[in-house]
Amino acid sequence: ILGGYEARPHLRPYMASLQLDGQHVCGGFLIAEQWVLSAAHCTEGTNGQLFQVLLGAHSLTEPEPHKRLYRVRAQIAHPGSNIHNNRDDLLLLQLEEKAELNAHVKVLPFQREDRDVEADTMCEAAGWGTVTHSGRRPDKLQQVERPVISRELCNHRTRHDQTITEKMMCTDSRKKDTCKGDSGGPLVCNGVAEGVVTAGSRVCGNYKKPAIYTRIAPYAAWIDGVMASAAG
Ligand SMILES: NCc1cccc(NC(=O)c2cccc3[nH]c(C(N)=O)cc23)c1
Repeated sequence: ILGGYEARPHLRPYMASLQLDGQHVCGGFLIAEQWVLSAAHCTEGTNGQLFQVLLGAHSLTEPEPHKRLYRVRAQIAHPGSNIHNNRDDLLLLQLEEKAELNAHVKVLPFQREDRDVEADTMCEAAGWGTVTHSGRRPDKLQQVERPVISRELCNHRTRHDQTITEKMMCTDSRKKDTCKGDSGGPLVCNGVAEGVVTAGSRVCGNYKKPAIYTRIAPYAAWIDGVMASAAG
């Protein structure tokens, strides 16, 4: 997160850190007791290695009550996701067991009504992604408030030039923005997860490249289907 600040500890008990060999790679969030939603691009370069999912954390390194690392039983990328574009950039992770829910570990509801969030709506992104252009990584969860911008503005030829589909949304990226390692985290508007951070053009903090999110509502049926088929 660029231009943000340290989150109030455990005020976002749905936040997950997707890790490989104890290293934070991407964000994610708890959508059900045994399921975390993140971004398919996060599996790039992991050559099929399964993540471990850290829940209940504020600091990535310090011991904290209710902080717990979960093994992953299955990782399901959306069938439409690919490395060449940002379409269908969603990843479902089934934990080896149901997460123990408590004050520090909670499920975040996601938007099921497929309607655009109005431009200028203030939303929040959080993550352990880089906090400087030089790539400094924070130990503690960061957050930033960003206004939604219209798809029309986001698709302007000087911005993302017609690549933003109706299954994506954008926020202003002037100075304050999501960045490397924030991918997979939720964009929360009025307490509901409306989007999932995607790296998009990978640029951070440049107003000419607004932040891109995969809207969740269009994928509610896919998400429900995967969770139902793996249940039991
Ligand atoms: N503000 C939009 C936004 C949101 C989330 C992430 C990012 N930027 C990256 O993720 C990124 C940036 C730079 C080099 C990178 N290399 C890789 C990689 N996977 O090798 C990713 C990146 C940008």
